[in-house]
Amino acid sequence: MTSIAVTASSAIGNAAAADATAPVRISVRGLDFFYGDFRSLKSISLDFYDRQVTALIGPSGCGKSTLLRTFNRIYSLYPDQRAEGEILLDGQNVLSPSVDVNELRARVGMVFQKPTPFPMSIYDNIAFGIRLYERLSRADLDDRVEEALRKAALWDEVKDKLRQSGTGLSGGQQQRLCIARTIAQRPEVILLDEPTSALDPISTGKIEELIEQLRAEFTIVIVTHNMQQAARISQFTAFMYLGELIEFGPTSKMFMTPNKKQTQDYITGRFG
Ligand SMILES: Nc1ncnc2c1ncn2[C@@H]1O[C@H](COP(=O)(O)OP(=O)(O)OP(=O)(O)O)[C@@H](O)[C@H]1O
Repeated sequence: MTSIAVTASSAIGNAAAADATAPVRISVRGLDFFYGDFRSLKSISLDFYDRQVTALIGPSGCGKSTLLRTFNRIYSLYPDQRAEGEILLDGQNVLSPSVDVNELRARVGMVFQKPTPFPMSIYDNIAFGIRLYERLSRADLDDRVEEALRKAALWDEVKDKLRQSGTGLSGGQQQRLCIARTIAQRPEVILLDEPTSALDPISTGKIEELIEQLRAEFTIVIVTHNMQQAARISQFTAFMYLGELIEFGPTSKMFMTPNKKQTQDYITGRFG
C-alpha cells in the first residue's frame, strides 16, 4: 500500500459508521447526461441515504460534478446540457418538466468550490434567500439568520458585525457563510462541490466538523479529490470512472476491502 492509502485507511473510523437502515432520500435510476453530443454520465443508478454523507470520488473528468449538478438541475441554465433517466427525490422525479426548479433548488441546496458570498452584509447574505420565499417579521427573520449562522458554526465569529460585508470575511468564514445561506432555506439535501479545496487545513477541519454536525439534519453529497477527507467524513462512497459508477458502498468497506480492482487502484494512488 502507498502512503496515501495508509493515511486514508487510518482516517477510517473517524466518521460515524454507515447506517444500513437509513431510508433512501435520492434514488438515481439509469441516469445519462449530455454536454451537446458528449455523453458524460452513463446509466448511473445509485441511492443516497437520509442523514448520511455520501462522497463522490474518482479521477478528474469522471463526472462527479456533473452528477452533483443534476440533483438541483443547475445544468438547465445551459441550453446544450441535458439529463435523461430518473432522479427520485422522496419518490418524485426531479427531472420531470412539471417540477418547479426554484422550489427544487430550495429543497436541494448547493455550496461551490470557491466561496461565493453575495456583495452585501453578512446578515443580508442569509436573509436574501429567505425573503424570496417567506414573509417574516423582523424578529422572526433575525431568529432565522441567527439559527442558520449557529448551525454553520459561524455565529460567535460574526454576531457583532452582521452589518459588515460578507466579502470581508476570511475564505473559511466565507465558505461557512455560504453553508449558512444554504441552511437558511431549510433544504432537505445539501450538495457540496469540493467545498474545502480552496481552504487552509484549519478552515478545512472546521468545515469537516460542520459537515458531521449537519448530517444530523440533512442528506449530504460531497465531491472531493481528497481521499483522507472522504474517509474522515463520509458514511458512503461512490467511485466513478469515465462517466460510469464503478463501485458504491459503505466508506469503510470501499477503503478497506473494495470489490473492484479499479477502486483499489484509485484509493491506493495507483492511478488518477
Ligand atoms: N461545460 C462542459 N462542456 C462540455 N463537456 C464538459 C463540460 N463540463 C464537463 N464536461 C466533460 O464532462 C466530463 C465530466 O466532467 P466533470 O466536471 O463532471 O468531472 P469531475 O469528475 O467533476 O472532474 P474534476 O474532478 O476535474 O472536477 C469530462 O469529460 C468533462 O470534460
